[in-house]
Amino acid sequence: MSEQTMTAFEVATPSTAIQPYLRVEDVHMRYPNDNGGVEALHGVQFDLHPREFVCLLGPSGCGKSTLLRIIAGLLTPTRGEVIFYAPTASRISLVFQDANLMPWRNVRENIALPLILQGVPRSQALQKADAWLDIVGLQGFGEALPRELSGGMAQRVAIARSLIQEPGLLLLDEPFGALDALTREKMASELLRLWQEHRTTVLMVTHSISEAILLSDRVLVLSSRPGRVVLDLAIDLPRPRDEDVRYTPEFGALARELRRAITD
Ligand SMILES: Nc1ncnc2c1ncn2[C@@H]1O[C@H](COP(=O)(O)OP(=O)(O)OP(=O)(O)O)[C@@H](O)[C@H]1O
Repeated sequence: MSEQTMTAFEVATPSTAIQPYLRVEDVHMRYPNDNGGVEALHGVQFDLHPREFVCLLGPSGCGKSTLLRIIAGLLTPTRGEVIFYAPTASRISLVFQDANLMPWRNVRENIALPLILQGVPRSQALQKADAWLDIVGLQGFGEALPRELSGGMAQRVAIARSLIQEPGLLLLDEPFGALDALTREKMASELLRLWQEHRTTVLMVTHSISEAILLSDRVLVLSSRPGRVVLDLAIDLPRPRDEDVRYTPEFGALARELRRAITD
């Protein structure tokens, strides 16, 4: 039986050579309203492979956040489904543009919180949080309260809080959107370093073409609303990458192709 003739539920072992981490299968989303509803997504379909870093680009309002929320299980699509193949798929972590830290807890307590909520003994969770403070370059800030942090530092805490759970899938919704351009570039490089060391599967929404190319194995471009995938572009620049890759002709060619797909 070919894959096309199976129902989505039956596709437990896809025939592709590499088993995907997850498959977004013909996902449609319509938000109800008094005027017949808003169609946010229309037939979105793609695979995400284990340890892949994929960025989602697209015009404002094309349904990128909606798609992330559907994959996270926070929203149910009107049609279609998200199929997980990997055993670790239950551990999904979602990071938003706003760090959403608990204001009355210090940095190490914020980072340790997901483990404490999972029942890990407090001292053990805080010890692990200390290790993550080092990894994200916040040594010496463990006792600081969120209000004492810059936007970039707060976002590093949010990323550490996500990664401490060792998620199988990290979903990032414009995590650097609220930061100034230089901090944003620095954070993108740090995220790249973290991913190169820890290699979790990542799907990240961004509005920045260059950020998407720097970080990704593949970039998916959604059309304007209702969003559907209009380009699935492999970023075959060698890894490890650093900021200098932005100045290569290959980078420029990829940026042009993505820009064309977004503006078309
Ligand atoms: N809860 C909701 N109820 C009704 N409509 C919604 C809801 N959430 C989103 N929408 C609509 O669905 C469409 C897609 O929204 P979404 O936030 O997913 O887009 P986006 O691509 O993430 O946007 P942006 O890039 O501006 O953040 C938009 O037209 C939005 O107004």
